[in-house]
Amino acid sequence: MSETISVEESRQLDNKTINEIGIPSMVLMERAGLKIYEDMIHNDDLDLSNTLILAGTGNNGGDGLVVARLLSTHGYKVSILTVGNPDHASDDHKKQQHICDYYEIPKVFLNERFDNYTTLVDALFGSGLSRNVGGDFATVIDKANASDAKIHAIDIPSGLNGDTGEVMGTAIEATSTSTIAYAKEGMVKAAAKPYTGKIFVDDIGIYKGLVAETK
Ligand SMILES: NC(=O)C1=CN([C@@H]2O[C@H](COP(=O)(O)OP(=O)(O)OC[C@H]3O[C@@H](n4cnc5c(N)ncnc54)[C@H](O)[C@@H]3O)[C@@H](O)[C@H]2O)[C@@H](O)CC1
Ligand SMILES: [K+]
Repeated sequence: MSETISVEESRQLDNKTINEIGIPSMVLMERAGLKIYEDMIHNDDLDLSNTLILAGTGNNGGDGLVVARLLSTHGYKVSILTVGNPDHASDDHKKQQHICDYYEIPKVFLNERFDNYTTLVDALFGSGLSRNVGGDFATVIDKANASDAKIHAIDIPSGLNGDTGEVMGTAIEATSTSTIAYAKEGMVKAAAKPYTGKIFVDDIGIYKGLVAETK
C-alpha cells in the first residue's frame, strides 16, 4: 500500500486545495465521483445490474450522488436512499441532489429491502465521521452488511475510524473501497481489512506537497 495519511491531514489537504489553491469543491467532487464510477465499472467483483446508493447528507453522500448520476446516464439501473435530514445537507450535496432530481433518479426509503440490489454504494460517512454511529445510520449499515449485495465504499467504510481502524458502534463491511487521494492510516491496519475489502486509491487533484513535506 502506498503512503497513508490521518483523517486530519486529509481534511487539511482538502481545505488547502479548495481555499488556498482554488480548485472548486464541486470540481473535486465531480472528479471523485468519476474515479469511483470508473473503479466500479472495471471491478469484476461487482455486479452493477441494480445498484443502491446509501447517501449521508455530507460531502461523502455528495460523492455518492455523482456516482448515482454517472451510473444513470450510462444506462445502469440505480436508486438513492438518503439517510439523515436532507434540509441539513452540505451545500455541494444539495447541488448534487438537484442534478439527480433533474435526471429523475429514483429515491427509496428506510423500509427498502436491500436484497433486491446487486451492489450497494456506501456514501454515508467519510472523513466527517465524528462520533459513534447509531439510529437510522446504524440500522442501514447493519442491514447492508446482512444483505446479499456487494458493497463498494466511498473514501472510508462508514463507521470505521480512519485513524485507528476501530469500529465506531458499527461499520460497513465492504467488498471494495475507493479512497480519495491517500488511504487513511486506520484503513491499512490488519483489523480493518474485513471492512475495507480491496482498496483503490484515487487521485482527484488534491494537493500532495504538504504530506511529503511533513513526513
Ligand atoms: N470537501 C472536499 O474537499 C472533498 C470531500 N470529498 C468527500 O467528502 C467527504 C467528507 O465530507 P464531509 O466533511 O461533509 O463529511 P461526511 O460526509 O463524512 O459527514 C459529515 C456529516 O456527518 C455528520 N456525522 C458525523 N458523525 C456522525 C454520526 N456518528 N452520526 C450521525 N451523523 C454524523 C456530521 O455532523 C456531518 O453533518 C470525504 O470523505 C470525501 O468522500 C470529496 O468530494 C472530495 C472533495
Ligand atoms: K463511506
